[in-house]
Amino acid sequence: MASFPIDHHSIALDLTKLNLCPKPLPHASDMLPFRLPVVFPRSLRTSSRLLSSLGSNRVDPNGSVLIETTTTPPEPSPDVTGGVQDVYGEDAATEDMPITPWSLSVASGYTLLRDPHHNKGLAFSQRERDAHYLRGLLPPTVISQDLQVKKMMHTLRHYQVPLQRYMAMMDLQETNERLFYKLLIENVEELLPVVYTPTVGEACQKYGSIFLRPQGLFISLKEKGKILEVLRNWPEKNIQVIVVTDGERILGLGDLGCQGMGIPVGKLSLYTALGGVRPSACLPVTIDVGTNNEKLLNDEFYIGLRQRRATGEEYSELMHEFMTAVKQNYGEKVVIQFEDFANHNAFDLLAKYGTTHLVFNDDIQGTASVVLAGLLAALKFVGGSLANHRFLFLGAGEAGTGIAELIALEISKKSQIPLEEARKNIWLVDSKGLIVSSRKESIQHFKKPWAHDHKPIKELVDAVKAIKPTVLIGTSGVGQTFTQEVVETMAELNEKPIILSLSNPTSQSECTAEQAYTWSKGRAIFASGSPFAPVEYEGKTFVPGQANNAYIFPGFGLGLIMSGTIRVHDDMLLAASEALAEQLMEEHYEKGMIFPPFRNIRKISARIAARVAAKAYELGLATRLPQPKELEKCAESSMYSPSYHSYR
Ligand SMILES: NC(=O)C1=CN([C@@H]2O[C@H](COP(=O)(O)OP(=O)(O)OC[C@H]3O[C@@H](n4cnc5c(N)ncnc54)[C@H](OP(=O)(O)O)[C@@H]3O)[C@@H](O)[C@H]2O)C=CC1
Ligand SMILES: CC(=O)C(=O)O
Ligand SMILES: [Mg+2]
Repeated sequence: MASFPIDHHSIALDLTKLNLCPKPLPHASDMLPFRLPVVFPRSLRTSSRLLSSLGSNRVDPNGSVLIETTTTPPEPSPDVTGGVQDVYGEDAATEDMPITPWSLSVASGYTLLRDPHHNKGLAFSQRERDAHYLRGLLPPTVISQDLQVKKMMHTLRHYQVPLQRYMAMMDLQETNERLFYKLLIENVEELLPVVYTPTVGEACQKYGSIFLRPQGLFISLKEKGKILEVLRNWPEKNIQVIVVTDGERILGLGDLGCQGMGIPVGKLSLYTALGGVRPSACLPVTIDVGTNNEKLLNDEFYIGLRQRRATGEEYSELMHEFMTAVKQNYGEKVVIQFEDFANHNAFDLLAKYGTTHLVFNDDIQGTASVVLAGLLAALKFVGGSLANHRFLFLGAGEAGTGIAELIALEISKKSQIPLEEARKNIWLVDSKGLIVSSRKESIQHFKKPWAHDHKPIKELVDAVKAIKPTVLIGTSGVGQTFTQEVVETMAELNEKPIILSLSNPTSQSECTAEQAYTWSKGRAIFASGSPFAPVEYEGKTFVPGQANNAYIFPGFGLGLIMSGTIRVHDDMLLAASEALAEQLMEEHYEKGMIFPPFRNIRKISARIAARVAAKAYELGLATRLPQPKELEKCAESSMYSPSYHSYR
């Protein structure tokens, strides 16, 4: 048996990923002397003729091509240089002669150690080390995945700087994916603030400086006309969820351009850890049309296009090409989650593609669903129904108007009153003051339904005094805007004021948990977008909830996927809210919580997924037929497990 050089292409072929070989072949381990992990040109990826052209129709359990031949290696030809046959004339090539930069490595297991999907580090057993050519590439000890988790947590806890933890987690994600997810799933409350808000915000701000390895797919104006090709460069083919941003409104940190990539990457790691969607089915995308952030434009480490943002037709055409290419490449049932677009694009994109694609805007819809859930749960403290309450928002953008609309829809449905009527108890303040009818002509379309009759008011505190809300919600992206006077006024007006500071990251929170509890003398029902630690006030411990769309989108997306739904419907958002609110137990209420702890999030997500799927079937939007009988069990059993597999 001998190996022979492959014709003219070099191939790093993972057939399992290409779906040519969905399952490991039986008896593959004793087949072969050679595995060829290779860099594989796209032009050849889709062809099963490839194998025969390589002189092989067999693959090993990892999906590498196995070449088996009894052919005698060719005799060295006369053009041997340096004692090695120069098959491709590379050695003989002069500087001006182009050559193919291919590399071919005989199976050594080295590539396996560097493949994040299959790497197990020190957890490779002795048998696996023999079978997969790893002997000598690892120190002798063999440890369990549990011990690896323990060790990694120990390391992470030693880092004082949150960004170091973030970088260590990203490094792990890129070197040992299963260990990354096991760590995240088993330590979700501790690690969520690392891979998600608030640390991901700082990471995006400094993305260029901390950039080591690219994550996700970058689609810039330079790729115009070639987006389908770019999608095909992504190694995974069975994509079920895409989170896409254009980086213009990253959390409450503004325009971070291409560096917003941290957000789709972070959101998708939650899709897997919290919602159980396979990592290989998740695709993070950043659309780079430039940035208007001068600091980034002048930052030598900035990784994006160094130009001001494209707008108008140029922007729309790129987005349209992307949306069309996604559907063409992945079909109609891929969930496209819009994330952190500025509101002047977000509402239009949702409206434009809502009828042709399975799109979901997390900031508008996911946030609405999570907040509605919190409010339904809070009724336990304050009594009555939502229709009895009066709502005031600071911030009338995506989050603010999205939440307002879903609350109105819920009230309208439950109280059987017209939507316009339900909206009347909901008021919003933007950067210019209370939204009132005299401003109607000059405000953006998404604010118009909230322009009620009232005299203009500039300051939030005056709006609180005039409107007398029972619920105050911050979605302004501006920190410390719920001043002591605002919170005290809420506490004067209400026995149990509901105060939600939703803006992220922590620096942008409208007030802290401590401020909310102290200024309201322990009476506030409080939750925030980014996490705050429990607060002791006059001998009592208050546990603030995290009102973040992370409770909703992973389960929501899973529900869409498992039912094969083709369009998102508002009733699915309401179903998700109810499913989340139901999971508040007496023990949570006793601590003042209106959201269940994240440690049970997989169970919570399965319940949300089941309700969303059930609603999709009810609405006739599901395509996976027949409908599974027990949707919640179906959701649970379909969830990705990060435990290692054992290799033949
Ligand atoms: N907890 C969660 O799950 C989520 C939290 N968020 C957070 O919410 C914040 C806002 O996001 P989003 O709605 O998408 O952003 P938008 O830009 O769409 O909206 C921001 C709104 O805040 C208003 N605003 C800005 N500054 C002030 C101010 N000083 N006083 C009063 N109003 C002000 C703006 O006014 P104007 O219209 O006049 O410019 C605008 O109406 C962000 O920090 C984001 O991180 C968002 C989604 C989910
Ligand atoms: C949580 C989130 O989606 C945001 O702050 O934008
Ligand atoms: Mg967001």
